[in-house]
Amino acid sequence: MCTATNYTAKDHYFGRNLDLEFSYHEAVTITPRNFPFPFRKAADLTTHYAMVGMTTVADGYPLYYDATNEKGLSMAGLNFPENADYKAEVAGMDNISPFEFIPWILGQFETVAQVREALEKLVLVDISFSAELPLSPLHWIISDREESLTVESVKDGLKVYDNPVGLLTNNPTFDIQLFNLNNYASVSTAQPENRFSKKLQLDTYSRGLGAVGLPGDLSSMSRFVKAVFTAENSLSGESESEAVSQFFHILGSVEQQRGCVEVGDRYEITIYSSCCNTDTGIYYYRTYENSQLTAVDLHKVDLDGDSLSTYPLVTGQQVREQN
Ligand SMILES: C[C@H](CCC(=O)NCCS(=O)(=O)O)[C@H]1CC[C@H]2[C@@H]3CC[C@@H]4C[C@H](O)CC[C@]4(C)[C@H]3C[C@H](O)[C@]12C
Repeated sequence: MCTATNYTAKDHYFGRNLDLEFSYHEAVTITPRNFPFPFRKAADLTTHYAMVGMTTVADGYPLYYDATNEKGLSMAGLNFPENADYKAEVAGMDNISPFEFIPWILGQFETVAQVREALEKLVLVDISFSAELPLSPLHWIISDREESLTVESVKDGLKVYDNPVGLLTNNPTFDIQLFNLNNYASVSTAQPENRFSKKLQLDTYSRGLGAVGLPGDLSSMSRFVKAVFTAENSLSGESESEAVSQFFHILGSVEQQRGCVEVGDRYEITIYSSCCNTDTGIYYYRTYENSQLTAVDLHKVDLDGDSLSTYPLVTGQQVREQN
């Protein structure tokens, strides 16, 4: 399970939690403009926008989980088991496999409006990267500063939803996730008035009573509601420090603590949380054990180069000793 979100202060930010019971040796990777991207069924991109994001690099190929390009367009893949359905190749269409989807979009486009148009010709084809890295069932959020889309390839075909909350978790399908928000219309940041009973005298004995009913469990639908509530009501100053901190607090509202979600004989945890300033290209992350922010700056490498810059995650706790 995972959660991806957007936040705007002065700059715009995009990031996600990756929740899983194991790790694929994640690394932050910068792909510069002249790294040749091969595509199995589409023309190679020999020159394209540069991007930074979280990857597993396999056979020299950056398999992106989430990324932002130099124009500020961002995209993340999240688990979508049972629902994701990839198709056979269709002549005359853009046939892109799930592992190619992020580079194909971020390599070529600047805005969600351009992506919406390009998706009209897209088929997500059922081609795996390799025997060791088979197809994974994913759906995607694609965002710029102004708007977001959700893309789901299901039995019925490719669904492209406008995403008015700029947030994505996992199952069920996005239309149902949005519909479910109807159930929470009365949840509020303000203290409630007693509409429960005219006969009872009810006391606002605690702060935060307006949000009673907001789900607190870690299921995908509950995280969607909780994270949308937190993101929609989020306030921060405009500075980088204030905005980035606020961003990690939004993700923190739905993070997974080891021991609370069983997966066989293991437990799902938030392996990393990321926050990319999409205006400056600085990609911040923290990991389950490393609460300090680590940053990788897209613009600190030669973006006209042709080879990847890969930064394995700093995963151990970084303690600042004060005396
Ligand atoms: C599993 C993760 C979602 C986290 C999640 O939701 N976990 C709940 C598990 S549970 O369902 O609740 O039990 C997703 C998110 C992004 C994915 C990678 C995307 C690139 C690449 C695509 C290739 O095709 C296959 C290998 C590949 C490295 C992918 C592996 C894996 O699929 C990643 C990490």
